[in-house]
Amino acid sequence: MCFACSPRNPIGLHLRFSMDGDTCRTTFTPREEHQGWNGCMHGGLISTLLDEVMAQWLWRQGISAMTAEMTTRFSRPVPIGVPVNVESRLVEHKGRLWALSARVILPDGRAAARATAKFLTVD
Ligand SMILES: CCCCCCCCCCCC(=O)SCCNC(=O)CCNC(=O)[C@H](O)C(C)(C)COP(=O)(O)OP(=O)(O)OC[C@H]1O[C@@H](n2cnc3c(N)ncnc32)[C@H](O)[C@@H]1OP(=O)(O)O
Repeated sequence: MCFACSPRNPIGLHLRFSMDGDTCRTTFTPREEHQGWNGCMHGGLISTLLDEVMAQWLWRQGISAMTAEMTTRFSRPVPIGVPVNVESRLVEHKGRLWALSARVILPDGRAAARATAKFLTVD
């Protein structure tokens, strides 16, 4: 019952994903219970959006992989009640190691957060 994507998780984010060419996408509107700093989405949950959209890129290609490393840059606050687009792309693949990047994009097109991550395939 994934916290990020399961429709059955009562406290989950209920994210739904789609592939658009080589990009995996989702949207999310943070609510008050997702706050960290007043009026802004919690950074840990922003990281969850980024982690999940990269993991889903892999899962949608039939690749079972877990996050081994992730770096996030928070550039702008994500306001509560404002819908954001979240997208990921493959950067590099070598053996079991997959490098991806992701962004959280505000309605005006500016990136609020960016991440890069390494995933390792698992059996
Ligand atoms: C239905 C739809 C559902 C869709 C469901 C979608 C769910 C998505 C969930 C979101 C994604 C997550 O949050 S996943 C949850 C968060 N992540 C985790 O809990 C992962 C915890 N870590 C682990 O379990 C493990 O460390 C693994 C599996 C990642 C790797 O362990 P391992 O398989 O034993 O591999 P290991 O020997 O350590 O490493 C293999 C090789 O990779 C190298 N290596 C290891 N880490 C790195 C690294 N960060 N950067 C470079 N290289 C690395 C090692 O040096 C080694 O090189 P060499 O010696 O071979 O040269």
